[in-house]
Amino acid sequence: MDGLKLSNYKTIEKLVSKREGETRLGEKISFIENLEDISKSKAKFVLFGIPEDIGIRANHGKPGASKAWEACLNSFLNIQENEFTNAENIILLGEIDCKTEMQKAANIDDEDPNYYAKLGDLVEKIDEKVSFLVEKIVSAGKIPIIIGGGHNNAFGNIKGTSKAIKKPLNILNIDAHTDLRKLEHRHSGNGFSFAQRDGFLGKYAIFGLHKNYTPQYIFDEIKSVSNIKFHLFEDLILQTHQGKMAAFNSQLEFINKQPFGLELDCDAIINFPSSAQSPSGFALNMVRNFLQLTSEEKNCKYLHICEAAPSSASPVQVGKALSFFITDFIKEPYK
Ligand SMILES: N=CN[C@@H](CCC(=O)O)C(=O)O
Repeated sequence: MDGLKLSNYKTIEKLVSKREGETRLGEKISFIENLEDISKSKAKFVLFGIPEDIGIRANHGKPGASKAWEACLNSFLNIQENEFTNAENIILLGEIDCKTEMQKAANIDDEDPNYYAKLGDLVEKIDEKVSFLVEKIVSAGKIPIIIGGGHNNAFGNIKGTSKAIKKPLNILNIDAHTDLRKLEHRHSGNGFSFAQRDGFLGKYAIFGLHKNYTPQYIFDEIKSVSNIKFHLFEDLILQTHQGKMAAFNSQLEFINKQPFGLELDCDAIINFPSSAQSPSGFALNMVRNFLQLTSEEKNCKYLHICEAAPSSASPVQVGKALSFFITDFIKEPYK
């Protein structure tokens, strides 16, 4: 496939720190030589990255998410391979090639009156690559684990999965924002609006929405339709751990009778280095619980983790956090 850089052991070997007597996940993870071989693999999960932050810039946001995939890989490939991690159940596919779009984005003058629209055109190019790849993976009966990148990539994920299952896809989005902004140029704040417009989005559950960052026109919309259910973060603050889990469960139950995708925007996590970093949000371990709970769902078709921006903080911490999220989602039952 054009626009996809496949990984193999040679491309990642230098990232793996070997140690005698131990096996690192990077030493056992699976690869494929050709996209068409996906269905031949016994692995259930297919991991790939989208190293771009054009959609975030097109949404007036803080860049840096293009570095999340690299941070993730550096950490993920070095976790221990043991009875819990089960590396052979994961194909490390590679990354969407965003180099051309990233270079073109860097060459647009930010004084250009069409600066944001031009970034939006580049986002559309990435949308095409993402939706094509996700459709291929889901059609092969595998579960993509997608590391962004901006939340603009939700559109490609939803479109690709919806085309694979031939019906609108339900979504559970752990996020401080709805990303239901206006249908203007494409950006990280309107992926769900475009998915809805094009008939790819079924029921939409938003968990952890921040009152302060949701425009009134979006509240008016989400309160007036029956396919959207939201839980405000402010209503969860005083809840116990069990209360928050019960609230999350009620969101799951809203969407889990049909195939659904799980979206995690890292700006929902307190103080997490992300494009819209916030001093208020879910504890990281709480989010790990949400992922563990969702991993048991038979109808879950993909996981997308986005908007982590390691540039302004320790990439190691971000890489470790993303790795915890992935392993929580693919965990083997305790033996
Ligand atoms: N995906 C993020 N969407 C947010 C971004 C907010 C921000 O960058 O400050 C939104 O559009 O509201």
